[in-house]
Amino acid sequence: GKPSRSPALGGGGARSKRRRRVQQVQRSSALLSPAVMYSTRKTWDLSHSPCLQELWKKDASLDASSVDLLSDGEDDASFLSLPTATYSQRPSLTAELSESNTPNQQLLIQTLQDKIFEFQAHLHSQEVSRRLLLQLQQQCSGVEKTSAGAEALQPSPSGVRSLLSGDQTSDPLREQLVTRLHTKVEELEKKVSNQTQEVERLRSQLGATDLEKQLELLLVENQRLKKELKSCKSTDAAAESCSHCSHSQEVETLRREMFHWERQARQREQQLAELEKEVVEKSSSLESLHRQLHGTTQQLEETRKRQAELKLTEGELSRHLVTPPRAKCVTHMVEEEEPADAGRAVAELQKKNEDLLEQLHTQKQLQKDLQTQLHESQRICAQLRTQILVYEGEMARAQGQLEAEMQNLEEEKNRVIEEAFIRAESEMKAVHENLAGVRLNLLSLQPALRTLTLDYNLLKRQVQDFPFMLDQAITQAKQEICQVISEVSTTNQELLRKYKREMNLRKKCHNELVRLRGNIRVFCRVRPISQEEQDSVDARTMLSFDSDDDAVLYLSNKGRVMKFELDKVFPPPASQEEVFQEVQSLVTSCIDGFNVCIFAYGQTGSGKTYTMEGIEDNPGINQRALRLLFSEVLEKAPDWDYTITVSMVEIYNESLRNLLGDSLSDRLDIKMNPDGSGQLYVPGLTEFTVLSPEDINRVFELGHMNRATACTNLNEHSSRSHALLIITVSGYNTVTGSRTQGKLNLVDLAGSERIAKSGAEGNRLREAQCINKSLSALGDVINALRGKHSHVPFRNSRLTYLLQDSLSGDSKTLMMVQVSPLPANMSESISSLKFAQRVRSVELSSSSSSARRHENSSTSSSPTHDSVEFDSPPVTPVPLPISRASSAGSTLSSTSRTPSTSRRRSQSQLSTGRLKMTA
Ligand SMILES: Nc1ncnc2c1ncn2[C@@H]1O[C@H](COP(=O)(O)OP(=O)(O)OP(=O)(O)O)[C@@H](O)[C@H]1O
Repeated sequence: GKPSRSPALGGGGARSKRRRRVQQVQRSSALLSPAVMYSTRKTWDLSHSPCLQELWKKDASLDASSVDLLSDGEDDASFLSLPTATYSQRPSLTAELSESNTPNQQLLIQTLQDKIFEFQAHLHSQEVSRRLLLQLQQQCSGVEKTSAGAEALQPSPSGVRSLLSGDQTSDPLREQLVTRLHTKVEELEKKVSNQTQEVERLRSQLGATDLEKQLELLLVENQRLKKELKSCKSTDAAAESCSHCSHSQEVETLRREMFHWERQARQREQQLAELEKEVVEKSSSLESLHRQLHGTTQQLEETRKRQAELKLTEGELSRHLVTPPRAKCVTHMVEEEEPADAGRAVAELQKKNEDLLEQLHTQKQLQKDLQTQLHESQRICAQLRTQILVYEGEMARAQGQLEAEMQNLEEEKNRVIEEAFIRAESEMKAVHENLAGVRLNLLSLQPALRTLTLDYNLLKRQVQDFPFMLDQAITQAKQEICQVISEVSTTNQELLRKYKREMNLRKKCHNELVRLRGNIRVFCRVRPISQEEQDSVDARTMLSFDSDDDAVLYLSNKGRVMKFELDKVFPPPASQEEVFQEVQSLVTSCIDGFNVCIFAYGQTGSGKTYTMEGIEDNPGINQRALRLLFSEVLEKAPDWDYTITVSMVEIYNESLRNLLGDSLSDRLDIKMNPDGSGQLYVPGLTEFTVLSPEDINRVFELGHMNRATACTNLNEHSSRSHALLIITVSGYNTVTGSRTQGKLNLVDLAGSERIAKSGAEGNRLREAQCINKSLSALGDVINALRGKHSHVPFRNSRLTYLLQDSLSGDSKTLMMVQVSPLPANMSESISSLKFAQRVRSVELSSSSSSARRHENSSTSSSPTHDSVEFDSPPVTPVPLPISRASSAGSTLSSTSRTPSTSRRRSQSQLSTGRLKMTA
């Protein structure tokens, strides 16, 4: 309980011993690694750490110099921010306590502070030990890397052991050192566990106010360490990105170890917090004890004062008791002197004496009580002192443990810092290596960069020049395009000119060909003998053919063979298609603006309708011609825009019927066009504009239906009437603007049998007369044309009048003479063939134009019949030409062509009432 017994940290013996030990460890580590990282920074010098128990024993006093023991220069102070202020506060705190507390209490507090200090020192030493261990691990890992990589890199102590076991032969000294270090580590671990247990124990016993401050400091330090850890983690995370880093495993192990130590540190923190709480409680109990002691001491002082007073009072009383004779003497004297008052005075004195005796009794009683209290206080004081001594001992122990714990924590903190530093150094090294690599790359990239820069500048210039170049190129391209366009235009014009010339040439050639062939061509088709005819009548064929010449037909009649030379002879097996093949050139010439007439001539039942109309599944010339026109027109599009119109007319008994009209009873008439053009037209004639092959079918159906409803027997009616399909093809050249118009007249003539043979009467006779009239008129017209007569009797029949345009000029005429092979029809067949032969020798000539003009000048619209003999055979036999060559020659010699312009003018004289209908 003496102030002089205050323990101090200035004990040099323990300090020097610890310093020697730490220096020894440092020397060992320096031995292991000559180029240790400590060359770059100072580390903790634990030689200043005091051993508090020794200090306690040596009763060393705390002086100012001991405060600096934990700080080893500026660097360490800055490196480890554990403030020296904590220690520097100790003297003043002790001084304050020493002023207000009893020496025992001061001693107790001092002991606790010392224990805390020792705990911190212990933490520090633990930190240093861990740092040394870390160094060893690093060295071992370095050795592992160089030893052919036999074992995995393990920075843990076990890894160190395994490494050292493989390196024993090379360095015994190192082995000893490592063994020592292992022992040291184990000792430290044991120490840590002991300290932990001790701290646990102290937690329930001790408390100190300074511990709070220490704890705060430790908390601050811990926070700082956490920050460093975080920064290290972030650095580690950055380093993790480098997957090929050889230290990744080591870093991972270190990280795990760091987490372990962090967890331990947190546990220690909790322990410290609990200890702090207990210290606070103990402090409060101490204070209450202090107050209690103080009160007891004051009571003691008062008791002593009262004892002294009591003693004085007793002395006085004893004196008073000793001096009664004097009082009596006084009383006597008083009585003697003043006998009246003396008795009163004595009474007073006696009363006073009694009071004093009473007071004395009270004081004695009080003295007894106080003595009892004093004894009690002394007893309590002794108890308290004993308790304080016990507490002091416990606190000393706890403080020592706390200090050891704090030292451990300090060491651990330093170790963690050192680890972070080592890691940072290794990372720095890696970064430097990377930097060197990057520099090398930069050096290698510089030429490429220069090249790229040059390229970039070049490209930049090109880009800058590009708009100008583009403008130039566009201008040049425009000029070239304009030039090409002008050239193309010129070429086009030239081509167009050539095209026109070629077209004209083609037409001329075609005309020449037609002229050479003859404008009137005559084909003959022999129908086959039907199955019924073969069964019922004489089915012998009277006709024969020349296999070498398809233009010759032989007819044997009564032992005499007649030879007929025509343009083409189709034997019975000839198909519709074969027939049309020979016809289609005439059909297409219609597109070029020629007027064409195709007649089917022959006796009843010779196959005229079959050839022209055909049957449903095997159409004749009419349908095929229209389909061909469509396909040709489509081929010429879009340069040519064609319109195809169709009209169907029936001539029965010299009357015209509109087969596509609504009313068949209306009779049509052929009139001169009132516009003064001199052209003929048929008012009320229906024209259908056909736009597709389907329209053709509809037109034929309509015409056929109208024709059938107009008669009771269609076969008979068709034999006695002419059926005309008039197809007009109007073309417009969208390029040249030229126009053409051609007309194709497809005529299925009535039967040509002679009236005498038919034996008709009445209406039938009238029908036959009309038929004969028209056929005779046709023969006369053709004859006149052949003979180049100045007068061509077109008006002698409605048929020739209607076909005037298509029979004159450079029009083309095809006469398809149909014959029956049966002997029964021999006479008619001969008649028909003779007619065909005669027609074939006729050549259309320009001379007809004058005649046509002459006829057109006539105002009469009805045909004349002056050249028709009704009772004569329909066809006047004419001398047959010897050969086609002679005929052609005569044609050549006698032909003078009508210019195409005049032909154009003569076209379409047959105009209609402009009733255009679209089917
Ligand atoms: N080349 C042919 N092949 C097969 N059959 C044919 C051929 N020519 C005509 N016929 C057949 O002969 C018959 C009479 O033919 P078609 O009616 O065409 O004669 P036509 O001369 O038109 O008679 P009409 O003057 O009475 O109209 C029909 O049954 C027809 O099918």
